Amino acid sequence: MTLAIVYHSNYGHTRLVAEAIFRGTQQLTKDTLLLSTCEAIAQIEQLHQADGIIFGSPTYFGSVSAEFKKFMEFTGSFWYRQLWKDKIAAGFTNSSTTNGDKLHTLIQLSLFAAQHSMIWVSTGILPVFTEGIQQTEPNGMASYLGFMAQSDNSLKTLTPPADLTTAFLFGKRVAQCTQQFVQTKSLSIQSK
Ligand SMILES: Cc1cc2nc3c(=O)[nH]c(=O)nc-3n(C[C@H](O)[C@H](O)[C@H](O)COP(=O)(O)O)c2cc1C
Repeated sequence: MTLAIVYHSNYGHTRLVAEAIFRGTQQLTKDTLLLSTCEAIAQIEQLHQADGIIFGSPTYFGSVSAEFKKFMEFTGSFWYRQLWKDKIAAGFTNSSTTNGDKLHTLIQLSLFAAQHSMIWVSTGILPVFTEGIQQTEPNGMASYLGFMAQSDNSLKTLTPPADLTTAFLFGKRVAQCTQQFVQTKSLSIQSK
């Protein structure tokens, strides 16, 4: 099973989140590529070979960053051939405020995956509902479509530890779902 994480990060915050997701996927596979959008464009063949792709962008003005959009539009060169059909997809975003319209970015990423006929994996981590500690527990922002992280630019740690834990769990979940999907596919090919 091979996975790829494609992210954009101008100032390094989203990269930290991508790295934690990368570590989570490594619980299931050593075959994960961590690629910036520029690297992904240069190595697009590797993405064609991957079983699953996790997309990540900071939220800028309530949407993906311009660089991430550039990557999205680059894929228009092969979209009509549907080369990514039935690959697993998932997405995450990071921004400096708690809400910051991050959901819109996740909707954009899931629509992008849908236009490529990919199979979208949700966050799959139930938040805790106890008052006062929700944000320090996994999936503290209670985001279900994809993973949301908050990077407070004034903090030295850049990203709260709880978000890095969630990122790790999210990466692991996407890897587990991809593995199950790949195994089922190969079993159904064998039984034909
Ligand atoms: C042009 C621009 C627009 C931004 N818009 C938003 C926004 O809509 N919501 C938000 O919460 N943060 C916003 N931010 C803050 C970034 O999301 C935040 O600094 C993030 O950590 C940057 O990620 P990066 O270091 O990976 O580039 C914006 C930052 C920039 C530079």
